[in-house]
Amino acid sequence: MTTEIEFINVSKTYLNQQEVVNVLKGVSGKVEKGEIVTIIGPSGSGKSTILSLCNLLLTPDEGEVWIQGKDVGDWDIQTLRRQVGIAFQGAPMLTGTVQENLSLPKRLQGKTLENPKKYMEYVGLTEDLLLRQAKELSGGQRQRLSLARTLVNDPAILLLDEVTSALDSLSAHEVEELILRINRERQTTILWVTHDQSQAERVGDQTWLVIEGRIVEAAPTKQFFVKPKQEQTKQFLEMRREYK
Ligand SMILES: Nc1ncnc2c1ncn2[C@@H]1O[C@H](COP(=O)(O)OP(=O)(O)OP(=O)(O)O)[C@@H](O)[C@H]1O
Repeated sequence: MTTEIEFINVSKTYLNQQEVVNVLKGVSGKVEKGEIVTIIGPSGSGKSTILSLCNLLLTPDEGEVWIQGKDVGDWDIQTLRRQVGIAFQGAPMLTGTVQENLSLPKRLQGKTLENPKKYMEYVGLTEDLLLRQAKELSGGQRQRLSLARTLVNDPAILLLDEVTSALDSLSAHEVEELILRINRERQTTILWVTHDQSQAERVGDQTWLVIEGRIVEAAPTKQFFVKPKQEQTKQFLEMRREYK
């Protein structure tokens, strides 16, 4: 097995209105090549911050983040961001056509996108949409486009932040299936933040529970949901089930 992502005792603080907030407190964990790690936890616990450290949207204050055996700080940032794609809730798009949005990663490199239809087809969008304004697409179509756009760089790693939470259940299911296909066919390593426990259970190989900036439990997904070891995990899962 090859380790694609490794967090070694990572801490991160933010300054919030003069107050120092410890958002991550000694996070350690490994993600192996081709694995899907689902990250769950309460709102504000630090899940998105963990993702942001993997493509240098943020840097750790303490500890190290390694991507493909190299400290993130030693990567050329453009190369890193091609290797590590990211998609967000709501799939934000630039003003412009679908084609312009899709080819953005190439345009940023001063190149043109050779075969836009290939990417549209891969994510299940019809080619006649290429000339439409991206902002006119439905939520599900926009998320597919956002995934297609990350695929243009052929990333080895995908960071997903609540990518289905703004979608109706059918679109969410379709986007989930698409991501699983990307993982299967391209051996893409995926770090997937979701508040949807059943999704985390369906799609994960490993699951991490983050509470107040710490990984309180990291385990193979099946074991995590069926036989969690930590009391905090049991309580968290129980609370969510009751809430549902
Ligand atoms: N740029 C920032 N400046 C200051 N504080 C921030 C910043 N980004 C995040 N935070 C704070 O850091 C904490 C963790 O945020 P983060 O977005 O990582 O949590 P999360 O678990 O992903 O939350 P959610 O599930 O609500 O998206 C929160 O208290 C948040 O307010």
